[in-house]
Amino acid sequence: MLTVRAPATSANLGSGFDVFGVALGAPADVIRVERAPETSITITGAGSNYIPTDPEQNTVGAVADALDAPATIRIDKGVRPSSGLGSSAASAAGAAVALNALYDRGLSREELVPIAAEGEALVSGEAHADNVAPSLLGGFTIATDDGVTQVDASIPLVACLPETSVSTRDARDVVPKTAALEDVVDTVGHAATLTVGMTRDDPELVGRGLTDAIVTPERSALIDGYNAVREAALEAGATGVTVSGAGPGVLAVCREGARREIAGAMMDAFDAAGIESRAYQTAVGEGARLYRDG
Ligand SMILES: Nc1ncnc2c1ncn2[C@@H]1O[C@H](COP(=O)(O)OP(=O)(O)OP(=O)(O)O)[C@@H](O)[C@H]1O
Ligand SMILES: N[C@@H](CCO)C(=O)O
Repeated sequence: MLTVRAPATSANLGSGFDVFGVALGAPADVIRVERAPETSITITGAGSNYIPTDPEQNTVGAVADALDAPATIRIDKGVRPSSGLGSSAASAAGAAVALNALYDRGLSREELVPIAAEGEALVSGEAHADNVAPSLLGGFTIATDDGVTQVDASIPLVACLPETSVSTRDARDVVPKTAALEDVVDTVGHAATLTVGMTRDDPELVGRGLTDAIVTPERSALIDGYNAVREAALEAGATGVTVSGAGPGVLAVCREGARREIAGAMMDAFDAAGIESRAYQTAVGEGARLYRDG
Protein backbone atom coordinates (compact mmCIF):
# COMPACT_ATOMS: atom_id res chain seq x y z
CA MET A 1 0.00 0.00 0.00
CA LEU A 2 1.15 3.56 -0.73
CA THR A 3 -0.02 6.70 1.00
CA VAL A 4 0.11 10.28 -0.29
CA ARG A 5 -0.69 13.52 1.54
CA ALA A 6 -1.84 16.04 -1.08
CA PRO A 7 -2.32 19.66 0.01
CA ALA A 8 -5.21 22.03 -0.49
CA THR A 9 -4.50 24.88 -2.89
CA SER A 10 -5.73 28.37 -3.59
CA ALA A 11 -6.10 29.15 -7.30
CA ASN A 12 -6.29 32.46 -9.18
CA LEU A 13 -4.92 34.77 -6.43
CA GLY A 14 -7.08 37.51 -7.95
CA SER A 15 -4.93 38.71 -10.83
CA GLY A 16 -3.99 35.21 -12.12
CA PHE A 17 -7.36 33.75 -13.10
CA ASP A 18 -6.91 30.14 -14.30
CA VAL A 19 -3.12 30.58 -14.13
CA PHE A 20 -1.81 31.21 -10.59
CA GLY A 21 -2.00 28.83 -7.65
CA VAL A 22 -0.35 28.15 -4.30
CA ALA A 23 -0.06 24.99 -2.22
CA LEU A 24 -1.25 25.47 1.36
CA GLY A 25 0.40 24.02 4.46
CA ALA A 26 -3.08 22.83 5.57
CA PRO A 27 -5.58 21.25 5.09
CA ALA A 28 -4.79 18.17 2.93
CA ASP A 29 -6.31 14.96 1.54
CA VAL A 30 -4.74 11.59 2.32
CA ILE A 31 -4.93 9.00 -0.46
CA ARG A 32 -4.12 5.29 0.04
CA VAL A 33 -3.80 2.94 -2.95
CA GLU A 34 -3.37 -0.80 -3.51
CA ARG A 35 -3.21 -2.63 -6.85
CA ALA A 36 -6.52 -4.23 -7.87
CA PRO A 37 -8.07 -5.61 -11.08
CA GLU A 38 -10.62 -2.76 -11.10
CA THR A 39 -10.73 0.68 -9.52
CA SER A 40 -12.92 1.11 -6.45
CA ILE A 41 -13.15 4.17 -4.22
CA THR A 42 -14.06 4.70 -0.56
CA ILE A 43 -14.23 8.18 0.97
CA THR A 44 -14.18 9.43 4.57
CA GLY A 45 -13.72 12.88 6.08
CA ALA A 46 -14.82 16.42 5.22
CA GLY A 47 -17.84 16.53 2.90
CA SER A 48 -17.44 12.85 1.98
CA ASN A 49 -21.24 12.36 1.83
CA TYR A 50 -21.38 14.71 -1.16
CA ILE A 51 -18.62 13.08 -3.21
CA PRO A 52 -19.43 10.24 -5.63
CA THR A 53 -17.58 6.93 -5.16
CA ASP A 54 -18.28 5.89 -8.76
CA PRO A 55 -14.84 6.01 -10.50
CA GLU A 56 -16.54 7.53 -13.56
CA GLN A 57 -17.56 10.55 -11.46
CA ASN A 58 -14.63 10.95 -9.08
CA THR A 59 -11.43 12.81 -9.98
CA VAL A 60 -9.28 9.92 -8.72
CA GLY A 61 -11.13 7.53 -11.06
CA ALA A 62 -10.25 9.75 -14.03
CA VAL A 63 -6.59 9.73 -12.95
CA ALA A 64 -6.53 5.94 -12.53
CA ASP A 65 -8.00 5.66 -16.00
CA ALA A 66 -5.50 8.10 -17.54
CA LEU A 67 -2.56 6.19 -15.98
CA ASP A 68 -4.10 2.78 -16.80
CA ALA A 69 -3.56 2.01 -13.11
CA PRO A 70 -6.59 0.28 -11.54
CA ALA A 71 -6.52 0.30 -7.75
CA THR A 72 -8.42 0.15 -4.51
CA ILE A 73 -8.33 3.85 -3.56
CA ARG A 74 -9.16 5.19 -0.11
CA ILE A 75 -9.57 8.95 0.22
CA ASP A 76 -9.57 10.68 3.60
CA LYS A 77 -10.82 14.18 2.80
CA GLY A 78 -9.24 17.01 4.74
CA VAL A 79 -10.20 19.51 2.03
CA ARG A 80 -13.94 20.20 2.00
CA PRO A 81 -15.44 20.10 -1.53
CA SER A 82 -16.73 23.26 -3.21
CA SER A 83 -15.13 25.52 -0.62
CA GLY A 84 -12.50 27.16 -2.84
CA LEU A 85 -9.49 25.19 -1.68
CA GLY A 86 -9.12 22.81 -4.61
CA SER A 87 -10.72 19.78 -2.98
CA SER A 88 -11.23 17.76 -6.16
CA ALA A 89 -7.72 18.72 -7.32
CA ALA A 90 -6.05 17.59 -4.07
CA SER A 91 -7.55 14.11 -4.53
CA ALA A 92 -6.54 14.06 -8.22
CA ALA A 93 -2.97 15.18 -7.48
CA GLY A 94 -2.64 12.69 -4.61
CA ALA A 95 -3.94 9.84 -6.76
CA ALA A 96 -1.59 10.78 -9.61
CA VAL A 97 1.47 10.63 -7.33
CA ALA A 98 0.30 7.44 -5.61
CA LEU A 99 -0.63 5.50 -8.77
CA ASN A 100 2.48 6.66 -10.65
CA ALA A 101 4.56 5.09 -7.86
CA LEU A 102 2.31 2.02 -7.40
CA TYR A 103 2.64 1.07 -11.09
CA ASP A 104 6.24 2.34 -11.53
CA ARG A 105 5.16 4.62 -14.38
CA GLY A 106 8.22 6.83 -13.83
CA LEU A 107 6.49 10.12 -14.68
CA SER A 108 7.85 13.38 -13.24
CA ARG A 109 5.66 15.69 -11.17
CA GLU A 110 5.48 18.05 -14.17
CA GLU A 111 4.33 15.17 -16.39
CA LEU A 112 1.63 14.31 -13.85
CA VAL A 113 0.06 17.80 -14.10
CA PRO A 114 -2.01 17.16 -17.29
CA ILE A 115 -2.98 13.71 -15.98
CA ALA A 116 -4.29 15.12 -12.69
CA ALA A 117 -6.01 17.88 -14.67
CA GLU A 118 -8.10 15.17 -16.39
CA GLY A 119 -9.82 14.79 -13.03
CA GLU A 120 -10.61 18.51 -12.99
CA ALA A 121 -12.14 18.26 -16.46
CA LEU A 122 -14.52 15.67 -15.05
CA VAL A 123 -15.93 18.00 -12.37
CA SER A 124 -15.69 21.47 -13.90
CA GLY A 125 -15.85 20.72 -17.63
CA GLU A 126 -12.35 22.10 -18.30
CA ALA A 127 -8.90 20.57 -17.66
CA HIS A 128 -7.48 23.68 -15.95
CA ALA A 129 -4.30 22.98 -13.99
CA ASP A 130 -4.13 25.91 -11.56
CA ASN A 131 -5.09 23.74 -8.56
CA VAL A 132 -3.43 20.43 -9.49
CA ALA A 133 -0.08 22.08 -10.37
CA PRO A 134 0.58 23.54 -6.88
CA SER A 135 -0.79 20.42 -5.17
CA LEU A 136 1.74 18.34 -7.15
CA LEU A 137 4.70 20.72 -7.17
CA GLY A 138 4.25 22.86 -4.04
CA GLY A 139 4.97 26.59 -3.72
CA PHE A 140 3.60 29.15 -6.20
CA THR A 141 2.80 27.93 -9.70
CA ILE A 142 2.03 29.61 -13.01
CA ALA A 143 0.12 27.17 -15.25
CA THR A 144 -0.21 28.09 -18.94
CA ASP A 145 -0.77 26.13 -22.14
CA ASP A 146 3.03 26.03 -22.52
CA GLY A 147 3.60 24.28 -19.19
CA VAL A 148 4.03 25.08 -15.52
CA THR A 149 6.54 27.42 -13.87
CA GLN A 150 7.07 26.82 -10.14
CA VAL A 151 8.80 28.78 -7.41
CA ASP A 152 9.10 27.90 -3.73
CA ALA A 153 7.71 30.69 -1.58
CA SER A 154 7.15 31.46 2.07
CA ILE A 155 4.13 33.70 2.53
CA PRO A 156 1.82 33.62 5.60
CA LEU A 157 -1.86 33.18 4.69
CA VAL A 158 -5.30 32.83 6.21
CA ALA A 159 -7.95 30.86 4.31
CA CYS A 160 -11.40 31.46 5.80
CA LEU A 161 -14.14 29.05 4.68
CA PRO A 162 -17.81 29.89 5.28
CA GLU A 163 -20.21 26.98 5.81
CA THR A 164 -21.72 27.65 2.40
CA SER A 165 -20.64 26.25 -0.94
CA VAL A 166 -20.23 27.50 -4.50
CA SER A 167 -19.67 25.01 -7.31
CA THR A 168 -16.87 25.81 -9.71
CA ARG A 169 -19.27 25.36 -12.62
CA ASP A 170 -21.63 28.04 -11.23
CA ALA A 171 -18.74 30.39 -10.46
CA ARG A 172 -17.42 30.02 -14.01
CA ASP A 173 -20.79 31.03 -15.42
CA VAL A 174 -20.44 34.56 -13.97
CA VAL A 175 -16.97 35.21 -15.42
CA PRO A 176 -17.20 37.93 -18.12
CA LYS A 177 -16.47 36.73 -21.65
CA THR A 178 -14.73 39.99 -22.58
CA ALA A 179 -12.85 42.71 -20.69
CA ALA A 180 -11.97 46.37 -21.24
CA LEU A 181 -8.35 46.99 -22.23
CA GLU A 182 -7.78 49.22 -19.19
CA ASP A 183 -8.87 46.39 -16.88
CA VAL A 184 -6.56 43.94 -18.68
CA VAL A 185 -3.64 46.37 -18.35
CA ASP A 186 -4.39 46.84 -14.65
CA THR A 187 -4.58 43.07 -14.08
CA VAL A 188 -1.28 42.40 -15.90
CA GLY A 189 0.42 44.96 -13.65
CA HIS A 190 -0.94 43.32 -10.51
CA ALA A 191 -0.06 39.81 -11.73
CA ALA A 192 3.53 40.89 -12.36
CA THR A 193 3.70 42.53 -8.92
CA LEU A 194 2.42 39.36 -7.27
CA THR A 195 4.94 37.18 -9.14
CA VAL A 196 7.86 39.32 -8.02
CA GLY A 197 6.47 39.24 -4.47
CA MET A 198 6.47 35.42 -4.50
CA THR A 199 10.09 35.28 -5.67
CA ARG A 200 11.09 37.69 -2.86
CA ASP A 201 8.87 36.17 -0.12
CA ASP A 202 7.38 39.66 0.22
CA PRO A 203 3.81 39.72 1.60
CA GLU A 204 3.42 43.43 0.78
CA LEU A 205 3.94 42.85 -2.94
CA VAL A 206 1.90 39.64 -2.98
CA GLY A 207 -0.99 41.33 -1.18
CA ARG A 208 -0.92 44.31 -3.53
CA GLY A 209 -0.76 42.00 -6.55
CA LEU A 210 -4.02 40.19 -5.66
CA THR A 211 -6.15 42.99 -7.12
CA ASP A 212 -8.17 42.29 -10.26
CA ALA A 213 -11.02 44.22 -11.82
CA ILE A 214 -12.38 41.53 -14.14
CA VAL A 215 -13.24 38.24 -12.41
CA THR A 216 -13.21 38.85 -8.65
CA PRO A 217 -15.92 41.56 -8.60
CA GLU A 218 -18.35 39.13 -10.27
CA ARG A 219 -17.31 36.13 -8.20
CA SER A 220 -17.33 37.93 -4.84
CA ALA A 221 -21.00 38.85 -5.38
CA LEU A 222 -21.81 35.13 -5.01
CA ILE A 223 -20.32 35.08 -1.48
CA ASP A 224 -22.61 36.37 1.30
CA GLY A 225 -20.63 38.63 3.64
CA TYR A 226 -17.60 38.92 1.32
CA ASN A 227 -17.18 42.71 1.44
CA ALA A 228 -17.40 42.81 5.24
CA VAL A 229 -14.94 39.92 5.61
CA ARG A 230 -12.51 41.57 3.21
CA GLU A 231 -12.69 44.90 5.07
CA ALA A 232 -12.25 43.16 8.43
CA ALA A 233 -9.15 41.30 7.23
CA LEU A 234 -7.59 44.47 5.82
CA GLU A 235 -8.32 46.38 9.04
CA ALA A 236 -6.69 43.57 11.02
CA GLY A 237 -3.53 43.96 8.93
CA ALA A 238 -3.90 41.76 5.84
CA THR A 239 -1.83 43.06 2.91
CA GLY A 240 -4.44 41.84 0.42
CA VAL A 241 -7.64 39.78 0.25
CA THR A 242 -9.35 37.91 -2.57
CA VAL A 243 -11.66 35.04 -3.38
CA SER A 244 -9.91 31.68 -3.00
CA GLY A 245 -10.35 29.66 -6.18
CA ALA A 246 -13.96 29.69 -7.25
CA GLY A 247 -15.05 30.61 -3.70
CA PRO A 248 -16.70 30.83 -1.27
CA GLY A 249 -13.41 30.63 0.67
CA VAL A 250 -11.67 33.97 1.20
CA LEU A 251 -7.86 34.22 1.15
CA ALA A 252 -5.89 36.85 3.08
CA VAL A 253 -2.16 37.50 2.66
CA CYS A 254 -0.55 38.31 6.01
CA ARG A 255 2.67 39.59 7.51
CA GLU A 256 4.47 37.23 9.91
CA GLY A 257 2.78 37.25 13.33
CA ALA A 258 -0.55 38.69 12.13
CA ARG A 259 -2.45 35.54 11.17
CA ARG A 260 -4.31 34.92 14.43
CA GLU A 261 -5.81 38.42 14.53
CA ILE A 262 -6.74 38.35 10.85
CA ALA A 263 -8.33 34.89 11.14
CA GLY A 264 -10.42 36.07 14.13
CA ALA A 265 -11.54 39.23 12.32
CA MET A 266 -12.62 37.26 9.24
CA MET A 267 -14.60 34.70 11.25
CA ASP A 268 -16.24 37.48 13.30
CA ALA A 269 -17.30 39.25 10.10
CA PHE A 270 -18.85 36.07 8.67
CA ASP A 271 -20.52 35.49 12.03
CA ALA A 272 -22.00 39.03 11.95
CA ALA A 273 -23.52 38.12 8.57
CA GLY A 274 -25.08 35.03 10.18
CA ILE A 275 -22.64 32.59 8.57
CA GLU A 276 -20.48 30.08 10.42
CA SER A 277 -16.93 29.70 9.18
CA ARG A 278 -13.56 28.19 9.98
CA ALA A 279 -10.16 29.71 9.30
CA TYR A 280 -6.86 27.99 8.49
CA GLN A 281 -3.82 29.95 9.65
CA THR A 282 -1.35 28.60 7.14
CA ALA A 283 1.32 29.53 4.58
CA VAL A 284 2.47 28.65 1.09
CA GLY A 285 3.61 25.04 1.54
CA GLU A 286 5.04 21.89 -0.05
CA GLY A 287 3.52 19.67 -2.73
CA ALA A 288 2.14 16.13 -2.42
CA ARG A 289 4.25 13.85 -0.25
CA LEU A 290 4.56 10.10 -0.88
CA TYR A 291 4.89 7.58 1.97
CA ARG A 292 5.74 3.91 1.31
CA ASP A 293 3.96 1.88 4.00
CA GLY A 294 5.48 -1.24 5.55
N1 LIG B 1 -12.14 13.22 -5.03
C1 LIG B 1 -12.96 14.26 -5.00
N2 LIG B 1 -12.84 15.18 -4.01
C2 LIG B 1 -13.68 16.24 -3.94
N3 LIG B 1 -14.69 16.47 -4.79
C3 LIG B 1 -14.85 15.59 -5.81
C4 LIG B 1 -13.99 14.46 -5.96
N4 LIG B 1 -14.39 13.79 -7.06
C5 LIG B 1 -15.45 14.45 -7.57
N5 LIG B 1 -15.74 15.54 -6.82
C6 LIG B 1 -16.83 16.49 -7.07
O1 LIG B 1 -16.24 17.73 -7.42
C7 LIG B 1 -17.09 18.79 -6.99
C8 LIG B 1 -16.23 19.75 -6.19
O2 LIG B 1 -15.38 20.36 -7.08
P1 LIG B 1 -15.30 21.93 -7.19
O3 LIG B 1 -14.34 22.18 -8.28
O4 LIG B 1 -16.68 22.51 -7.27
O5 LIG B 1 -14.73 22.38 -5.79
P2 LIG B 1 -13.29 22.24 -5.28
O6 LIG B 1 -12.67 20.98 -5.83
O7 LIG B 1 -13.33 22.40 -3.81
O8 LIG B 1 -12.47 23.40 -5.99
P3 LIG B 1 -12.52 24.98 -5.86
O9 LIG B 1 -11.20 25.36 -5.31
O10 LIG B 1 -12.74 25.41 -7.26
O11 LIG B 1 -13.69 25.33 -5.00
C9 LIG B 1 -18.17 18.20 -6.15
O12 LIG B 1 -19.34 18.12 -6.95
C10 LIG B 1 -17.67 16.80 -5.85
O13 LIG B 1 -18.71 15.87 -5.71
N1 LIG C 1 -9.36 28.71 -11.96
C1 LIG C 1 -10.47 27.95 -11.48
C2 LIG C 1 -10.11 27.35 -10.15
C3 LIG C 1 -11.23 26.68 -9.42
O1 LIG C 1 -11.29 25.32 -9.70
C4 LIG C 1 -11.68 28.87 -11.35
O2 LIG C 1 -11.53 29.88 -10.67
O3 LIG C 1 -12.72 28.60 -11.91
